[in-house]
Amino acid sequence: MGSFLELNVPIVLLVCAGLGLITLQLCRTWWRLRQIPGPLPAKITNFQRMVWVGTKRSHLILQDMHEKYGDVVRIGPNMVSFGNPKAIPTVYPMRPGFPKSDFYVTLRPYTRGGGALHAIFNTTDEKLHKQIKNPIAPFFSMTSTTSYEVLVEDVLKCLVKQFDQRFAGNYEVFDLGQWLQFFAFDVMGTLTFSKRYGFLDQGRDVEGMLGTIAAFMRVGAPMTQIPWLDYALRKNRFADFFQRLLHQTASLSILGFVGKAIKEKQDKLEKGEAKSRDDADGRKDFLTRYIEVQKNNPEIPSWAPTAWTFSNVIAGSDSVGSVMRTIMHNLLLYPQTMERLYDELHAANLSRPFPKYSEVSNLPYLDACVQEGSRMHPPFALPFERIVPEGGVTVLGHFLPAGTVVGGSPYVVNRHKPTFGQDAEVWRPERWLVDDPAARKRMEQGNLTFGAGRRVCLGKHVGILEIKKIIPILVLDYKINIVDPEKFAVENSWFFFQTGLYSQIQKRPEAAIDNQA
Ligand code: HEM
Repeated sequence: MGSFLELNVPIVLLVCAGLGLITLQLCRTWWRLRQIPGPLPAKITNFQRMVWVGTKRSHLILQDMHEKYGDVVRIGPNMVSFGNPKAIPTVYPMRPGFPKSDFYVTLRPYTRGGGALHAIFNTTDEKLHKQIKNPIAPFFSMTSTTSYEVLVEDVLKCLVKQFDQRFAGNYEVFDLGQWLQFFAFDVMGTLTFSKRYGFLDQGRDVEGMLGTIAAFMRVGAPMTQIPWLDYALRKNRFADFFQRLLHQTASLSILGFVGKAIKEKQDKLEKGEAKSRDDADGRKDFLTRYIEVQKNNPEIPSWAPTAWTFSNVIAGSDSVGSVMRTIMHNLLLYPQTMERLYDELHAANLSRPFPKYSEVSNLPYLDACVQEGSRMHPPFALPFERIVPEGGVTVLGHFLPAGTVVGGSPYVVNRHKPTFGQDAEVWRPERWLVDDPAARKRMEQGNLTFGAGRRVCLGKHVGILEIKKIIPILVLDYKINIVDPEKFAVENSWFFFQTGLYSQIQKRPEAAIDNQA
């Protein structure tokens, strides 16, 4: 025995030293934010929150954490989550200097030649963000947005035609949620490239693009919690080679689609075809504008039109479809709200067949439904992470040193009861119709669905235009009933997916008369 110990003394010492170092490191990790409450494993490793995201129900886990530990919770060694909207102006200011964390690096598609592609929403470099956002920001202003209305109507026509031909006369059960997603994607295709992807025309996920985006998010979501894993497992030459072999390059197929569309558009512009069409009826799509901006400004990098277009496709399609689905799902579950909306729309004497945006944009109950839909089911549902700048910052009474990552999940923040009411879990558009303007403003500013501050959603007006264009048509023209409501399911993979909104529709008899008028 003695001789065994003697022989292995160096090994035993080495093991003890190793364990000592690991313990010391864990203590140092824990010590840094020791004053912030949270579950113990999360204080020493990010694997805990990665597992939470892997369950696809991390919004509920995070909500439980906030109920247990309070408004500010430590959910990683260096990551703090807040659940009270009062923290929004501090964490998401308008000024620069509170950059996005490496969470967003994982959302960049990998390209063989140029590494990961920066886009407006996923770049963490504030200088680059300014450089690529400023030239195109005017295309997303409220005034520019209304010029896209006619393009949205083209797609609405297609949707109505498909609904009438396929479902309205025969009680067929179909997934309304999926069709709303088809609509949102075809609108974004039309606004961006002047052409529908064909989801509505064909009634299916053409070229598997929707599945591809879902796959990109499903694999990427857990990695957002440990970004170096994303680099190690996915975004390097070696991993890229194997992913190509296994055909697991979701982001690449989206980029491939975008690249093809840009090439086609450039060819058309060179031949003067696209230009004459734009000039003829004022239907200038985003891509034409992007190419023009880049051409007229040599300081803008040549990859910018690809990045801008990628942003539209990724940030502006699923998100809009998701809010449309939430609104329709809840209107169907709570028929008294559907009736109230129908009455408001019916009484508003709207233009037919498609009400003008100017007629519906300020209808109080429609607006309340849009606010409530975006509040209840934010399409992006993990904390929007930011890095605390030099000097540190105090969030809801807790001091966070420089370098700490902090963020709020819109799912949790949007259910803050003191702000939104004790029934914040429930669909109640009426909460937005309060007489007290200060209370309404508090809720609007507390709704984190579109983000906030410097990096707030650029396409918010476009998204709301689309939603307020389609909901009146669905409500006024069709009687819809939900089938097997228990089959409706949600899945949080950063994109907050929903499936199974099975429905039957009938054309309302009065709709046909209205439409002829
Ligand atoms: C209901 C629909 C939408 C929702 C809920 C939504 C939500 C968001 C959120 C939460 C962010 C910020 C994320 C963060 O801080 O990490 C964002 C950013 C962005 N969104 Fe949207 N979005 C919607 C529609 C759109 C549309 C239609 C477009 C394009 C046409 C778009 C383009 C963008 C862009 C470019 C950014 C990056 C802004 C920046 O970093 O400066 N979004 N969106």
